[in-house]
Amino acid sequence: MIKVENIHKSFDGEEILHGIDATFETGKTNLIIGTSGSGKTVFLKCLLGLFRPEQGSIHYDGDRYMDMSEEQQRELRKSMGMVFQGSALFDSMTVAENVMFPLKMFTKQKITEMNHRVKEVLDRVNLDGADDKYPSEISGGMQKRVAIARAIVNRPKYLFCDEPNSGLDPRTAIVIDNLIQEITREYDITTVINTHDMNSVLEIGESIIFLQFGDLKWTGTKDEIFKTDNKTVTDFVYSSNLFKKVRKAQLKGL
Ligand SMILES: Nc1ncnc2c1ncn2[C@@H]1O[C@H](COP(=O)(O)OP(=O)(O)OP(=O)(O)O)[C@@H](O)[C@H]1O
Repeated sequence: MIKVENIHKSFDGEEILHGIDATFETGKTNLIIGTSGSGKTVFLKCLLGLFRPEQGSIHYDGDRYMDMSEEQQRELRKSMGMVFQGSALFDSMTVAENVMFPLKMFTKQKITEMNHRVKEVLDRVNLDGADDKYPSEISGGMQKRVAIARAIVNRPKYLFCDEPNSGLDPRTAIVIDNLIQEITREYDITTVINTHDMNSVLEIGESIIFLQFGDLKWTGTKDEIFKTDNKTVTDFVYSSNLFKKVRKAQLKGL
């Protein structure tokens, strides 16, 4: 579980996050949604330890980041996996080499051990047989699977995904969402996903926080989001035709 208390983050004297409190539970897909420029990426980078908030604290399974030694912070970083927007694969490396990269960086495993683990995670994301291909030779959906395999290869306790669906067709996007959710449950990971995708909210929004202009405006689940009378949230979600259609069907009792 990740618990965030009163996080403030500024750049050049301009405050971007104005005191965010949130809890991200283990074994669940925790979504961060909100308007463009509301601070979602800045917040995700604070959770990753890439940005240091000026105020507030972040607890990772009870351990407060600010109280950790440098060694403990390094260990914590090793226990984090990241799926970047656009996958961010190394073009000059094969699929297997991309997935092996964190093992080479962070472990002292023998090559046979690493090969075994790479095969295991590629099988898990249904990519067996693609080991020797280069990113340019596979589809966008397959690239996302490689990115997920790379993010979980070191058995992370925390998985962060920045817009994991961007650039994918709706059907592939749902498959990727479901894969992230399955992996989260199977390996009991604390997963935090930054998303614009209303399909993802409906599909895997087990826990959602809504940010606007650096403030936390709402927290709830995919079912509760339909019942809320918080106007800021309803204005945002019902700008999506998908939400309008689902709500209409719900009201008709379909
Ligand atoms: N490194 C930085 N230095 C200065 N300002 C920054 C930095 N990173 C982000 N910002 C500012 O913080 C604000 C929030 O940006 P952020 O990228 O977190 O928004 P977002 O909610 O992720 O938006 P989007 O959904 O469009 O990706 C923006 O005004 C942005 O210009």
